[in-house]
Amino acid sequence: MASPIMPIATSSVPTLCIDQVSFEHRGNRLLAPTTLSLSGCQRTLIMGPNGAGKSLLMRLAHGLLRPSSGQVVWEGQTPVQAMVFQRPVLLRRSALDNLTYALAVRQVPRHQRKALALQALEKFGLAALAKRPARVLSGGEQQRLTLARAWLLNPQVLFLDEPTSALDPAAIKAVEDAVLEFHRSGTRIVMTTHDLHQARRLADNVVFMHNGALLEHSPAEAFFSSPTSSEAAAFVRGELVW
Ligand SMILES: Nc1ncnc2c1ncn2[C@@H]1O[C@H](COP(=O)(O)OP(=O)(O)OP(=O)(O)O)[C@@H](O)[C@H]1O
Repeated sequence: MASPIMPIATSSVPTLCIDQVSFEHRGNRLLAPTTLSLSGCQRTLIMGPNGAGKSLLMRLAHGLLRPSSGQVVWEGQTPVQAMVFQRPVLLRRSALDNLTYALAVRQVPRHQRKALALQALEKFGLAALAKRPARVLSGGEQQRLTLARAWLLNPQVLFLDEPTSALDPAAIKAVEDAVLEFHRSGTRIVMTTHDLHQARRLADNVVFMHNGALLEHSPAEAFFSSPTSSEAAAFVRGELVW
């Protein structure tokens, strides 16, 4: 097995084809048939108001939900994927043990686990907190710990669902720096956010959703300078859209 913290070759990230994917729950259509293709090592930011279907689309893409119709297809081999959630999901163990456990699940040999976990803690500025119970860490520290755990998986694709919505500016900066670090190492980023400034800082391309439908998918510059739908235009102007 390759070392979990070896960088990945960019070209190895397979294209994600979301083909006419819809999602219904108890007879309610929550996501209209949606087609989207993501290729290369890009940073895609999914934006839109509350309830637009951003998380749904991401969970369908990551395979956490099954589409009601259509299909999610990876061209070539299904890549190694990780997902970071708005509220960190951590075990009732120390920060270090959360990471060694993730390595054990990945069947990394026992004698390598601690050193790799400590390297990841160091990388994400958490070395001093290695022995602290993960669940007493601050929100920002917990989110960095989930990123450190994702780093150990060496993902080709990293999904992040509003990872900074509960964080203060310094913690947001730390998470954004980590996202950029993943991207530099060859990981495709797919992330939801409400924060226009954050999207401007991070996006190569933007997916805009509204009322359970994908309205636009454009390069970031085009999206922010000349969005094509009236809903996206209002959103970019900072108006209240719902
Ligand atoms: N697994 C699910 N089962 C049933 N309904 C769901 C499921 N996931 C989401 N929904 C519903 O689908 C709609 C869209 O939810 P989603 O979480 O995708 O919105 P969102 O754009 O991410 O919003 P927010 O910005 O508030 O997180 C909501 O009405 C939500 O209640």
